Amino acid sequence: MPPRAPFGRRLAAAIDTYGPLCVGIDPHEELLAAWGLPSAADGVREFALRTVEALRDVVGVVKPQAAFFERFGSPGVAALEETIAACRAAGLLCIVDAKRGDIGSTMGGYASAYVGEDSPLAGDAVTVSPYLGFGSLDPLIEQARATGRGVFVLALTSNPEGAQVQHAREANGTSVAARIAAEAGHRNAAELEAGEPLGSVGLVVGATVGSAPRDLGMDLAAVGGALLAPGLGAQGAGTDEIRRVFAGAEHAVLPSSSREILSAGPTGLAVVAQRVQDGLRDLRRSDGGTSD
Ligand SMILES: O=C(O)c1cc(=O)[nH]c(=O)n1[C@@H]1O[C@H](COP(=O)(O)O)[C@@H](O)[C@H]1O
Repeated sequence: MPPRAPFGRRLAAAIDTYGPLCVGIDPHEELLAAWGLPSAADGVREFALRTVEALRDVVGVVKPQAAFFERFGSPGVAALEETIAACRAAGLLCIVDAKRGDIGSTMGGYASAYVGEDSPLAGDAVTVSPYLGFGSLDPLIEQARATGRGVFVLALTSNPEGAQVQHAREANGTSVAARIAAEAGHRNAAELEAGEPLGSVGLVVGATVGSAPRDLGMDLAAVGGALLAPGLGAQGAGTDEIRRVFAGAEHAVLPSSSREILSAGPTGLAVVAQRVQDGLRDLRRSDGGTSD
């Protein structure tokens, strides 16, 4: 038995309780200044812990972006570890946005770091990059499943440069993005057959990608894992864009927003997050969803 319930089950329960919004914890330089915090490990630590505290009971999921912690070296990494622990204590699911990806044997090392049972850097899920081949991720995916954790695999990223790689097609005409979606779907099949609401292997599909999933032949509804959708807010996407990109798969979408919410400051961010959350509950209702 894994030490905790499977990630997909825990995520589905969090979405049912709070709604689908994930808030990114991205302590940008400008945001630290606007919050009156120093550009130092202590500043990002304070920023992240205040954000976690403010979001308790407003959202079910947060996503600290590792880069903004790592830039301060080991004290910054310690601040990330403290943030992960604070999420656990607050009952928030924590997706560590580290976007790791390497050859399979090295992925075993990343697995120990980000989904290892007792690792201080392990949240509830981690973002990974499949551009060394999807199979290279398997050591991490297997360990994540064994510890009740999840993985979000980049498929169609929110930035315009992503298309150069992700829209490319294999000799048989299959797009890279569709192949990644299909590979994730295979890895979720057993959990879904066992009755889990969502598999442990999610995808990252930007809320800004428009008709690309359809144009590229991706079957998002068949992935069976959650669809993390950054790009909401600061990158220009709103609920309408999400509705269009994820038509037919709305039940699995986890829209994510960082700067739009964090720029409201430590005392205002909960109100903004609640407003965004409320708009997204409507999205689920329009899909016949049950989250009330
Ligand atoms: O994996 C991610 O979270 C991610 C994937 C992607 O395609 N685009 C994307 O913006 N992100 C992350 O989502 C966050 C977006 O932040 P805002 O644009 O401030 O909402 C950043 O931490 C990005 O690194």
